[in-house]
Amino acid sequence: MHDTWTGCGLVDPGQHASPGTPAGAEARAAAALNLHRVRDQGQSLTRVLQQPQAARAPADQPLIQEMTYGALRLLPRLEALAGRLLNRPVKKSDRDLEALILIGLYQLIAMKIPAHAAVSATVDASRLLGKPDKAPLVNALLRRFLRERETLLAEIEHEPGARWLFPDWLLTRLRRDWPEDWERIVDASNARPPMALRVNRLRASLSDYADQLAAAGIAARPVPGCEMGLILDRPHATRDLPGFERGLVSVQDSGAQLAAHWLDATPGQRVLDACAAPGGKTAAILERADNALDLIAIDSDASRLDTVRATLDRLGLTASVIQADAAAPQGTWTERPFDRILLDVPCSATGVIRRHPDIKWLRRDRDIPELAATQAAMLDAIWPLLAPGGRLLYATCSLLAEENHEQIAAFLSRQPEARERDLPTASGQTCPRGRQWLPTPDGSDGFYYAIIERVSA
Ligand SMILES: C[S@@+](CC[C@H](N)C(=O)[O-])C[C@H]1O[C@@H](n2cnc3c(N)ncnc32)[C@H](O)[C@@H]1O
Repeated sequence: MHDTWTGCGLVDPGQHASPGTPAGAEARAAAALNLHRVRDQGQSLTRVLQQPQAARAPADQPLIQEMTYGALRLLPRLEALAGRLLNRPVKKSDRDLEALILIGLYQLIAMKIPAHAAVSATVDASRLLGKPDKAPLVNALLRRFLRERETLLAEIEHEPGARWLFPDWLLTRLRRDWPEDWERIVDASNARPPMALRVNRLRASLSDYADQLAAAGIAARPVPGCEMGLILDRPHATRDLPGFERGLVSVQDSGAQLAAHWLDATPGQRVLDACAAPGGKTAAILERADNALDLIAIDSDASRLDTVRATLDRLGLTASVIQADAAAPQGTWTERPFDRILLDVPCSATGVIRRHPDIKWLRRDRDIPELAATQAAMLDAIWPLLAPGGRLLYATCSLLAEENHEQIAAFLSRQPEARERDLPTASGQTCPRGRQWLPTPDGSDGFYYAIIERVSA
């Protein structure tokens, strides 16, 4: 059930707005409530931003998103500063106000907004949260930060949380799994991601579409090793992309685009996409094979399957889209074996933290073994559906060994008909099994792929 601004004890910022409300106060209040919902109520940022209230002022959206995403990226740094500025912990009922203070601090340390404008709009936002009595406190705290800025920033510099902006458990795992690379991973995960596109080869060539982008004033460059990929110099709304609604192009990270390449489905083959929603890889697989596959796209989440259908419609692609459980496959679609199976399992999503910074604060260490057990169950349940000589591509957007090469090593050891096929070494990192792409500033998100073929025992 979707919550509402008022139904969960939160106040609709618009409810307290008056004609005299200064510009930008509503955006600060909305960002504070977004942050509060993630930080204190454990809601995912995707869900928070889908709520109709989050989109109440379309013109404010870029600013609201910048403050919400930015504050989640820098959260421990902002919390360390707020902790020094507040004399005592805030009451539970004032956690929304604390979120607003964090949003205020984010503007002052990371945004190019004149300090006086940031402070005044944030102070006014406390009224929109229904807490006008707290406006002097917010004002005093933010002004004190401006006066003591250098000292306060120097004080928190050496706190590990404020330096790395990662939870301890995840830093520990990354240090263990990537002793040479963990610092680069963390820095890339805390940066803003690039925006990558996949051109629909059934409707345009890469160079034609690059020309259309140039004509629209959008700078883009091809992605090495990614047949239909373009990276934009800066993000744009999809409504600004030429022919987006006509299915010329999709937004998809360059690492995600590799799945279609490694799966290598060719026209006429029977293909299973076993965790398909929202459908980015399904569409890439179909485009690469001229939309001439017998492709079954399953997912356990019915509402996410609606997105798969809408994506296929927009791109002019054809598949059977079925709600089903990959850990217990049943139904007529299981009766004939598949030449190709993509198993893009639910995972920690630690490779895409730069796109979903809430993952750092919502995920727990204890989730990882649970996810790994689910992934193993899916591998075991889906494997019998693969035809002899067929290929299964296991994929995650995780950086963690337990979900990736350790998972595949364990699968290979319990399945005598499974053989790993090497992935080319031109990109990605070598692992004991499969290959890992790490998040890089101008390149892909973090992805893991392993190709497994079925031989006769
Ligand atoms: C990593 S996402 C897939 C992303 C998708 N392949 C794409 O590229 O757009 C994992 C998906 O697995 C689905 N899922 C989770 N448990 C499942 C299950 N038991 N059976 C089928 N799908 C499941 C989730 O609903 C989610 O859509």
